[in-house]
Amino acid sequence: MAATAQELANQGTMRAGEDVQDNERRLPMQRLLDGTAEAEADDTSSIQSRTDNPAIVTFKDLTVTAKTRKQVLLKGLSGQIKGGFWACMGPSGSGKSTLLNTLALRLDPAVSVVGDLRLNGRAYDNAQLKRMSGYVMQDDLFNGNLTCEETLTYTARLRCPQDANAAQRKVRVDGVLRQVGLEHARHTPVGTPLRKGISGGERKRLAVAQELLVEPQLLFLDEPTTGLDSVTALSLCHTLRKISDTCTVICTIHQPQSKIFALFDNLILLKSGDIAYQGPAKESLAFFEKTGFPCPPLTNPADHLLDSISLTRSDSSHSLTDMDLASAADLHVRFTRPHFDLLHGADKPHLPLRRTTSWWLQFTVLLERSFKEQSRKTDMIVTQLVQVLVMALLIGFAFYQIGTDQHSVVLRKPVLFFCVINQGLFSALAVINSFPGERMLSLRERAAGTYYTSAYFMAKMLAETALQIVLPIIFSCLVYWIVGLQPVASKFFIFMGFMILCSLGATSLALLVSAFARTTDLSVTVLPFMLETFRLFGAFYMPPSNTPNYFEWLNAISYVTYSYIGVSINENTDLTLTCTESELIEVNGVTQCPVPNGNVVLEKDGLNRLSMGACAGILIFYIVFVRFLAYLGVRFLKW
Ligand SMILES: Nc1ncnc2c1ncn2[C@@H]1O[C@H](COP(=O)(O)OP(=O)(O)OP(=O)(O)O)[C@@H](O)[C@H]1O
Repeated sequence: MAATAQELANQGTMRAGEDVQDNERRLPMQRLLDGTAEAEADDTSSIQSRTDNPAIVTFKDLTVTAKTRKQVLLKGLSGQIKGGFWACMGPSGSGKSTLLNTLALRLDPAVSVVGDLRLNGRAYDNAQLKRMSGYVMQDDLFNGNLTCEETLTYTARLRCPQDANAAQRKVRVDGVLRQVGLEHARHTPVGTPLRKGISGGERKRLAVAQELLVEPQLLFLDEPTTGLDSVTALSLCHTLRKISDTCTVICTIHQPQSKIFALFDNLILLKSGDIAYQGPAKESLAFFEKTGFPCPPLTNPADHLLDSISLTRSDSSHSLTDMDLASAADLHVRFTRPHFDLLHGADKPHLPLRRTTSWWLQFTVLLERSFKEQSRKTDMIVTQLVQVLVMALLIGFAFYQIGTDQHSVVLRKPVLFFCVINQGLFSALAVINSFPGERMLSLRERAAGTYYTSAYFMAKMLAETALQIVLPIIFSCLVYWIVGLQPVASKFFIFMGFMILCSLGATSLALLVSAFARTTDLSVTVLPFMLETFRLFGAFYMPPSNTPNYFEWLNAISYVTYSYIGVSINENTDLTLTCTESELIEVNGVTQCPVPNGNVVLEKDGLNRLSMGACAGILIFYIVFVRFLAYLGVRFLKW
């Protein structure tokens, strides 16, 4: 690039070679080439910091390489960020996000990082950084059913020190709402794709507010103005500038308008993974002018900087004298590889570590939050209720009062099986559709150190289980009596118990699939396949007595098997069947109905190989085990 040190150095060397007598002029080039320039170059004292005692991030010889393609994404960058409002600018693909993520230790496992990173002169790790910094991602994710104030209050309860009381947290939430200019929207829901909530700019402000709750000393923002109109973007940047009075703010930004550019204290300009300029934003234009790229009148400075770094010296209409070139090379060293002290800030006392909240507190707050969210998903709850009512009535009246005659033997099996496979089906589909979005949010919150995965998972399980239990109860109350299964209270409650276990079994499976599948599309494809397989090997189409040996394992892993066998044993035990006189047959000299009782049905289909208690026990184990596997997926898979 025209504006990279190497190119200028090359140009300088050629000219210097033409006149070897001119040592004065040649010196900066030579120093640049032989590597001594950096050590002698000016320091970073010109960096604009309005922050008292700012957090200092230093990076030296930072090289980031994509492991697979061996592509170098950042080419040995060095620099120091301390106080004020910093912008990391550059064309698309220049490495802005890579630099930001590297400094924030949020790197993709597909890249390798070499170099020295220091926070206040000391090497730092994720836990230390998390406790004193905030990170606002480009695409903001929230619980759409909560209001702005609720969102912040829950975050404050999860992230602020545990000993802060409710009144102190409220003061903090109010303060932050004021700071980001969101007071007017405090009671407005964030919004979901189906339900309009706060605007795009307000969402960004809310994302910033969430990070400000913990009073960070460093705030990273990835493209905060993307997707915002110019007025909203400017207003957000004014807010960020104010925040930078007390906290070092560094954001990546693509092509800011001039009013936004004027707000930046310092600038890191990247081109193809290399630093083209770093230093005070105000000095950048003078720097480019001195290197042969004066900003034309009425041009947005940011546009000019981006244009300049994509040009070569020969593209410039501005001719430089040899002296100009020499001083330009010197300037380049100063503004692309400034000298800095890696240990700068090490004399500061250790940064206070934010105290994390206890597991139990996190669990209770997350449980309350999940219940609140669930209760606001009224359309989803009403839809599921209607589905359950309609299905219960359809099944009930299709098999209305089946009685105990011989014909009921043929009807009893399908009605029991249909009740089983119906349980949890709608809830499982709801899980598959909602879980991936929630999971992304949870990944973000966990990356910010908000809570333990186990606290989140347990709270979510418990909140959702409530609905997964209520629906089978309603279903059982209707179906059992309309169909006319055995009118015995204990049998009714056992039937209901199996419906609940079956519903939990189906939703556990849905959770497992969503925890391991990379996308919702994949989950939506895999789950029906598994449900259908478990239905086929659910002891109805192929009773255990007829199942070939090589398929027995499928029977054994199907939750439908245990649910169906459980309700079949419950219903057929102590069931006396009747028949008409014409149906009577003689067996071993005794006149009886062809199928005299339910036990005969159980024996014939091999359904009496397990006891009812064993079926219930296996189902409980199945639910716990599958959910534990899903937890492992959520805990360890980062997609
Ligand atoms: N994990 C990765 N593996 C391979 N290449 C990567 C990886 N991450 C980033 N890159 C590449 O590194 C380059 C810089 O990416 P980066 O996202 O940092 O750019 P950017 O300046 O933030 O761009 P934009 O403004 O478009 O977001 C791009 O060419 C990108 O394709």
